[in-house]
Amino acid sequence: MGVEIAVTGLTKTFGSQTIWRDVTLTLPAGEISVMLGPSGTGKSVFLKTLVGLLKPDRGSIVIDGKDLTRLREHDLYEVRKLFGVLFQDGALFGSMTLFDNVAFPLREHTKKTEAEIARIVHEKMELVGLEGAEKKLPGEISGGMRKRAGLARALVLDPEILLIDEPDSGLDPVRTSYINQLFVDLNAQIEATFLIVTHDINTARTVPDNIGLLYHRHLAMFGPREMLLSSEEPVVRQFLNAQTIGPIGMSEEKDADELAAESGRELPPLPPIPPQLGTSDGRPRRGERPAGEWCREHGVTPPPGSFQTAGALTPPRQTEYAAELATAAAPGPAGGPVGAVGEVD
Ligand SMILES: Nc1ncnc2c1ncn2[C@@H]1O[C@H](COP(=O)(O)OP(=O)(O)OP(=O)(O)O)[C@@H](O)[C@H]1O
Repeated sequence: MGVEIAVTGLTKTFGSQTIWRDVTLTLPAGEISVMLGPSGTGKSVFLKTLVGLLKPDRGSIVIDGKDLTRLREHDLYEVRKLFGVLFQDGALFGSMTLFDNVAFPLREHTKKTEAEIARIVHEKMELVGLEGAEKKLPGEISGGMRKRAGLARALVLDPEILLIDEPDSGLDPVRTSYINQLFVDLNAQIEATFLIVTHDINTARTVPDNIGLLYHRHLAMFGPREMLLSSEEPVVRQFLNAQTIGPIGMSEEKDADELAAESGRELPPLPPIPPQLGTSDGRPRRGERPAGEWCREHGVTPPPGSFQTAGALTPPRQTEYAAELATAAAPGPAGGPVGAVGEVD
């Protein structure tokens, strides 16, 4: 499961506005990639272009040997079935129950019986931790639950590719941790290719196998997590470490005066690379690589303290933790009284 997406020379404009040009990257099959970038750099436009909702001006998007940008509407419709998309707000129909929302793609795109649909809906609702909430309306549940319902809907057609737009928007840090854990566990289970657009630096630093950064109308960098987290490239370094010193300004690029004022100021050292978030039951994911492997293979010395942050869940600790969770009354990656969808009883 999971297919590679090879993007080459992709350019998108709206009238005279160039959103990004010459974007080239490969999303490896079955791996989790994250796309970052300051607001307005075209991350959502990139997702919509990948799924064929927007047409690029130039370039190709090759999946399974087919270039999406050259397909006729009927063939594009077929390729789109490979995708599941989770939009920012879950994009649920407000007047439908969660059950009907999740069942919607099955009723629209398949000839399955209502009994089969019910089985699949229950299975996916359980997968995202929403069993029992089928009869609720979107307006009656929290933002985190709406995202989970949107995720269940994105999963009903068993996608090979999951595109996720800002899953953490509007969520508190605990719910963000839960949804991140859910993505990692889900990736291990369904092995689809994930692309997550996020502004959350902690998510970007700990969840993905690969990170991309869109900036100033181009792709500044795309590659394995360790490559970007150890990078000294000014834009990458500034963004991934949420610093004010660097080329990125308040609105977009800093002007020459602002940069001159900064020259000579010493950059803070790169923080340690945190361990990657593992699955909650310790099972390895297809895209997972041993900590430090990329740095070792490329002769890069990671910042001191990397991969061993105190209190972090390194894989053996995670297995231990999963066992604790199985017996504890209050499950969740953060432990404590806050559950995935509300307070734990
Ligand atoms: N259909 C459209 N027609 C014209 N311009 C558009 C369209 N969709 C997006 N844009 C423009 O493209 C630019 C990038 O928008 P996009 O929403 O992709 O940015 P983003 O990086 O996802 O931002 P944010 O992080 O704030 O969500 C914006 O200037 C936006 O106004």
